[in-house]
Amino acid sequence: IDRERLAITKEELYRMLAHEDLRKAAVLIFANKQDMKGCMTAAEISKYLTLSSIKDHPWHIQSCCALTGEGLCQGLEWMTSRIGVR
Ligand SMILES: Nc1nc2c(ncn2[C@@H]2O[C@H](COP(=O)(O)OP(=O)(O)OP(=O)(O)O)[C@@H](O)[C@H]2O)c(=O)[nH]1
Repeated sequence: IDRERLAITKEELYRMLAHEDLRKAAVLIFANKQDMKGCMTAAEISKYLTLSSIKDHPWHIQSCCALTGEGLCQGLEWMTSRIGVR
């Protein structure tokens, strides 16, 4: 996530979560480009987006690198593990 765009990302995230149609949605956030020097870690992104304040949706943040595929399976595994939970 671009640092400059993180504020917009945050706004959009909470706008989406407030939408009635997404009442039962689980939220999976990929912290991509973890191979890049100076990238924000998943913990930093999580803190900025105040994910711990999200109580009405299950959420998960997964660090990943789309170029190598690292972390992608773990993220999707979390999502598939949610199926049938609600
Ligand atoms: N180093 C690195 N580059 C990546 C990774 N994921 C995507 N990219 C590169 O980032 C560029 C933008 O990718 P897009 O698929 O256009 O993504 P986007 O969301 O439209 O744009 P960005 O917000 O800039 O990522 C491409 O050149 C990708 O190859 C990653 O995990 N590591």
